[in-house]
Amino acid sequence: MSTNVAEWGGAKSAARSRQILTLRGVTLLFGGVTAISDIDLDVAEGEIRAIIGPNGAGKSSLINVISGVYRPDRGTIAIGDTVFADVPGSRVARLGIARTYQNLALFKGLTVLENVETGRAATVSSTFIEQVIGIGRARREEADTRARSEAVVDALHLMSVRDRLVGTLPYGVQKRVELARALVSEPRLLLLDEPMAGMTAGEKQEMAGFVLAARDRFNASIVLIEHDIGVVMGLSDRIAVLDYGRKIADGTPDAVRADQRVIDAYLGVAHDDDIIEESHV
Ligand SMILES: Nc1ncnc2c1ncn2[C@@H]1O[C@H](COP(=O)(O)OP(=O)(O)OP(=O)(O)O)[C@@H](O)[C@H]1O
Repeated sequence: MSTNVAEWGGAKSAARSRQILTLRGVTLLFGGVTAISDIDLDVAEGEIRAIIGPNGAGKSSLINVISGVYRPDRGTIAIGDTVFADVPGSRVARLGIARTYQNLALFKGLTVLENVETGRAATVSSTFIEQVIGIGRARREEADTRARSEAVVDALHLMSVRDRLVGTLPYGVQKRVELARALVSEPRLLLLDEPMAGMTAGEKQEMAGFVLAARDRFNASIVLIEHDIGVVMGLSDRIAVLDYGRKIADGTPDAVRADQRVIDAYLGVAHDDDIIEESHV
């Protein structure tokens, strides 16, 4: 279900039109578990926007709601000017959204280039028969897919492994292939779920450079989940902090770093609820 963001009205509508993503009051429940609760989140065009928080804080749930994997129980999600109660998963690519996954989701038996090419599947408009026969529109699209995939493979420094089977490559390189596959669809919004998980410090720095390139060379606005706070602080324009499904802080890296609620969440200071529970024991 979608409506137009203009229906929200008000003097700030011009500013809103520069928003690539706008969440209002988004809540997601799993039975008795509140995974995310009443979340507002704005992502401006060209922004690198991090979402951080301790384990189980709701970060992946949020990305899954934005990418249409989960239907929120309450709230709205606007992609550009179009407001959804739930983002239609089947239209996500056409809406200009691409994502990577916390656990690698690549075709291990295909080459790097072939994996990247699969990222353009949603943009192909030729019919199956045209593709089988290899005529006209299908042939043009195939050439276009190849050219764009090679350009992304080159930009992400994957040329030397472009014909290698993905399953034979080091983990850090596979994560980069996943980024390339997301980028080749030319998304306006790129969702990265822990793109640096399991990497060495050097690989993380390298990946941070490629995330910047995704924004600066490929014009993608970026929502990034990452556990390495040092990397996040250096890479992000703004950071939203989740804790127990709620947003407890949102601002520039410097503002978030100095926020007492964030410090408490990361140092594991007992929550009020915990204290009440303990006093019952
Ligand atoms: N499919 C599911 N079914 C039931 N509960 C779920 C499901 N997915 C997540 N949850 C619960 O929702 C809450 C938020 O989980 P989520 O995975 O979004 O957190 P996270 O911040 O991404 O954690 P992590 O950093 O460990 O990946 C947790 O309590 C989790 O147990």
